[in-house]
Amino acid sequence: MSLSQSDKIKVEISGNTALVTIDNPAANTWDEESLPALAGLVGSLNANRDVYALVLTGAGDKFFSAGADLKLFADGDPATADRMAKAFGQAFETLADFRGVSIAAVNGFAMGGGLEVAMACDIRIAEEQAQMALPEAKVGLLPCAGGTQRLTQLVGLGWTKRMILCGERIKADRALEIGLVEEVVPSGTALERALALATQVGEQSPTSVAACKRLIHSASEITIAKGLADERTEFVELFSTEDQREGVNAFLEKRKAQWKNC
Ligand SMILES: C/C=C/C(=O)SCCNC(=O)CCNC(=O)[C@H](O)C(C)(C)COP(=O)(O)OP(=O)(O)OC[C@H]1O[C@@H](n2cnc3c(N)ncnc32)[C@H](O)[C@@H]1OP(=O)(O)O
Repeated sequence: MSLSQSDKIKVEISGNTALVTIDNPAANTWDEESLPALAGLVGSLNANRDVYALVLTGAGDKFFSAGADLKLFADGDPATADRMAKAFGQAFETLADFRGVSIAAVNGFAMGGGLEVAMACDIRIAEEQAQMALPEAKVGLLPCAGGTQRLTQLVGLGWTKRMILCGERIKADRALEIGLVEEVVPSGTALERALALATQVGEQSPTSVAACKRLIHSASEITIAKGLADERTEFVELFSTEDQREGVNAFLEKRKAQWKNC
């Protein structure tokens, strides 16, 4: 049985990497089928000890994702808004908490909830022709899938306000300059680059990676003193894992580590 509950979210597992594709024509939009499917899929991947990295991309060569399917909001139904807001939260927070490393291969327009899902990933690689925006206010909405929070964390207040309050759409080179993406690559190559980075992730201990991700994510919510204390605690806790012994001994024995993810 496929790990995905919907054809709109496709998954292929190869080695330690899950390639997840948003495939919802024409613009890879989010709806009440694709959002729960993404949440369910990431939940299953979390339970799979062999998957260390998740690469997310959009089907086709024009859209990574154009965000929420605006047809759903045409009749102004608050119940639909409530269900969609919750579905966005559930899906993108599950993705942000993925125990491995998530990499968005932004292969085209990333608009609204399309940019918000990329921001829920750990790393973003954009193709040179990609364009990004949080244009919700232009259509009487607001970014409710992490936009106001995650964009602020990534790029600071100035560009967050330009993008959300002025509806400014930016190109990949500007996104790189402000820290919204970590790398810009030629058209048609984001997926290849993201998969190469995912392979590099496979060389790290997945147990260390999961612990580091918890610490990094909590950094903006707690005092530095608490964060430093948590680092020391997590460091010592690694010594009750098999991967800690394997990692150090593999180095000393000059061989490649065989991770157990435990
Ligand atoms: C919490 C989250 C909230 C949200 O995410 S709200 C939604 C935020 N997103 C947007 O506002 C983006 C809307 N889309 C656009 O502005 C444009 O697209 C682009 C600038 C990205 C690309 O423009 P162009 O190259 O002219 O393509 P095209 O003809 O507009 O799009 C191709 C087909 O895709 C449909 N489409 C695009 N975005 C959406 C969408 N977000 N919801 C529903 N349909 C969408 C179009 O309508 C059209 O369809 P057809 O071929 O039948 O005319």
